Order: sequence, then C-alpha cells, then structure tokens
Amino acid sequence: MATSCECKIGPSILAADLSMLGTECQRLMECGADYLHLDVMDGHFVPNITFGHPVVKCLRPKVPGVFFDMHMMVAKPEQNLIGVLTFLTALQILIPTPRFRGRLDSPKVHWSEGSLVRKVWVEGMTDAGANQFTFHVEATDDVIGCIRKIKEAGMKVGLGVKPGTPVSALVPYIELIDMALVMTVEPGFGGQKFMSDMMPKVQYLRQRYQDLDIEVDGGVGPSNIDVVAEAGANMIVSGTAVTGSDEPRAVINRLKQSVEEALQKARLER
Ligand SMILES: O=C(CO)[C@H](O)[C@H](O)COP(=O)(O)O
Repeated sequence: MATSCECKIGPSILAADLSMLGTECQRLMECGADYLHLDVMDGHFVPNITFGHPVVKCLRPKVPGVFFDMHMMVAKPEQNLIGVLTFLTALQILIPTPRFRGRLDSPKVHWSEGSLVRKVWVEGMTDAGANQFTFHVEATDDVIGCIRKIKEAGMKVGLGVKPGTPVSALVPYIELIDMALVMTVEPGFGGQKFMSDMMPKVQYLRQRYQDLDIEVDGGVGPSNIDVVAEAGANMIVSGTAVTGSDEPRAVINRLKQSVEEALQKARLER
C-alpha cells in the first residue's frame, strides 16, 4: 500500500450546530482539522437537504484560507441553465415587455456583466469560494463534462462512489481527478454505522494509484480509524465522532496519529 500522500483530517459539519456554522467551522480548525468537508444535499440525489452556495459564500470569510471540500450529493452536478438563459436574453432584447422583464428579474436569475447567468452547482460553488467540488459518479451521465467544468472553474475535482457502486466505476476517470471518495455509509445522513466491507475498495485504489488522494466518509471515528488507515485512505471525513465529542481535538489527533502511522509504514515499505 505504498503512497506519498499526506494525512488530512476533514471534519464533516453535518452533525454540527448548523445555526452557528461559522463558529463551528472556526472551532474545528482550532482543534486541528486540516480541511472542512461541507455536505451539500439537494433532496434528489439523497433524501435530505442541507444548504447551497449562498451559505458557503457567507461561511467563506469566517474561515479564510481553509480548504473547502464540497461534497455535492446532488443530481446532475454539471447542470446549469446558461444556454436557456442566453436564449431568453436574446428574446428579452427583441421583446422587452414588462411581463418578460418580470420573469428575468426573478430572484433566481442574476445579471452579470450584461449577460444572464443562473448560478447552479459548479459556478455557484466556485463564486462562493469552494476549493474542491466532489460529486458522485452515479449522479450524472456526463462525468467527463462535469470534471471539465469544475476544472475550468478553477476548483479541484473529487469523484465518489456510493456503497452499492463498484470501485471500478471510478477507474476511467482516475487520471482526471484529484481525489477519490469511498463512501462508507449510504449518503444522506450523518451518524450512521461505518461499513467496513467498503475497505477492499480503498485497498484496490491504493494498490494501483499510490499518489492519489483517497477520502473515506461515513461513520469514521476512533473505533475504526485503524482499518481505514491500513486500507490506504489518507483523507478522513469524520462528522459525529468529532463534532459530537467533548474532546474534538483529541478525536482529531487520534485520527491523525493512526493515518500518519499507516502512511509512514507504507513509505518505509516503498
Ligand atoms: O456524507 C455524509 C453523509 O452523507 C457525511 O459526510 C458523513 O456521514 C459524515 O458524518 P458521520 O461521520 O456522522 O457519518
């Protein structure tokens, strides 16, 4: 399981007090987090809803410089309506009726440098200050188009698989992405039980892609971090175990220690 990757602990804010998201994120960073894993759910790809780019935009100045890994649990992450709106813009120029203007002035539509842009997932997140856009291979028929769009927007690309999806679904895209995400719960909710039978997916990836960032997400905490680390994951998402603890710093340290030891062992074996 040789690798030159670095250990990074990214608490999920899903189980935090979302009414105080800024303060919670600051607290997690002060406790030793390396990045923040922000769970975006749309009620379609998963049966739950959290928040979108307007919240991320407000959060950005509260934790400047912190790496935001946006876990986009959304259907059609590549979706935007710019093409449709360009057409509407042309029509609006031709037919500037008050009714038409009313539609174009709806809060869902933003005027930008004279052209209409409806900010949907990728554009919205990059504008909000996100650093990485992690989406699911199951969520789109156009994985490559989505990867291209994320890169053009200036963000890193993460690509994930749900528990029921074979890890081979990631293989055609590995050279195009920055991080592979292996879910160890069914996405949608925090506080679920860790699925240890997902570890062969992590081992498979690490054996073949030594320098790939591999993130594991779902039910991870001190009780199972050793198997996650030994399998070869170097980016660890942990929600309930960190935010629900009276000692979040100690939990983060414990996760870090396990992953760093496994990485060190792997480097010596290299
Ligand atoms: O993506 C997620 C759920 O879909 C969360 O990031 C994940 O579940 C982390 O929370 P916990 O550690 O409590 O399981």
